[in-house]
Amino acid sequence: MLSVDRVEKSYKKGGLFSRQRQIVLKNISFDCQQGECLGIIGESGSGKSTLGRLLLGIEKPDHGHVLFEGKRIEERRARLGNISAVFQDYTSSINPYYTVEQAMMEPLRLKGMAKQEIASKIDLLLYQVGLNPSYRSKYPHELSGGEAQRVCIARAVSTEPKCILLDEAISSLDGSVQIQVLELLRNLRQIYQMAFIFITHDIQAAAYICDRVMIVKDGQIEEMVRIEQLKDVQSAYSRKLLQMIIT
Ligand SMILES: Nc1ncnc2c1ncn2[C@@H]1O[C@H](COP(=O)(O)OP(=O)(O)OP(=O)(O)O)[C@@H](O)[C@H]1O
Repeated sequence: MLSVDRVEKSYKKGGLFSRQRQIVLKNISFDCQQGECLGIIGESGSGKSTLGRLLLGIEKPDHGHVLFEGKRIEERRARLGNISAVFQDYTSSINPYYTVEQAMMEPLRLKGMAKQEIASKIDLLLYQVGLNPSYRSKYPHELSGGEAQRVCIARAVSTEPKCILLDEAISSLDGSVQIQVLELLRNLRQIYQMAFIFITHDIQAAAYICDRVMIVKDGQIEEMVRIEQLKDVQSAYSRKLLQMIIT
């Protein structure tokens, strides 16, 4: 479904006239299958979010390409309705002047859904993310972090894309809320059979939800491992990263 082939990315480094570049991603190749949950884990600065932006087609790689069902992800027709995203910063993900209902309507309207259909879909989505219908009229500032992130997840799921990219989507939430949201994501995946790309520095969260994890170090794939074999990772870096949950 999603195929990444020899992707490289660098950014300009230094002052305005500097010609130096910082290489952020090097020779990244992998596939994500339909319905799979693939974790991307690594330390801060290893290039996870940069890779996420390339997978969403927000930025272009310098070399290599990202294909969604054979089409380049930079093309609108490859992305439209196929891939959506949930980010860490839920507060800036929702327009502060929109009610929950208005925020959730947006993608459904763009998809061309009829007004009445939209209303019942919003009720269903709110129910699926554990919010009652009274939330329709609330503004983002009236929501807790967990509730706001549930709204973002409901919106991402609403058009039933084939893949959702979650970039540190639970990192800003309190511990118990993190578990609730992970549980929610697991349930939604079962309902909609969609693929998740789960970017995190939290290996425990990845182990909870992912089928496979890709361990990234300094912009390169260090190791790709199925979740059942997480304890058998080979490299010293991966072992260090995993130590915290193996104990
Ligand atoms: N738009 C940009 N312009 C210049 N440098 C960038 C840009 N985006 C990222 N970088 C650099 O690329 C490197 C990787 O950043 P990235 O955000 O992808 O890492 P990360 O693994 O997601 O880190 P974190 O877990 O802290 O979010 C960093 O050194 C960062 O400073």
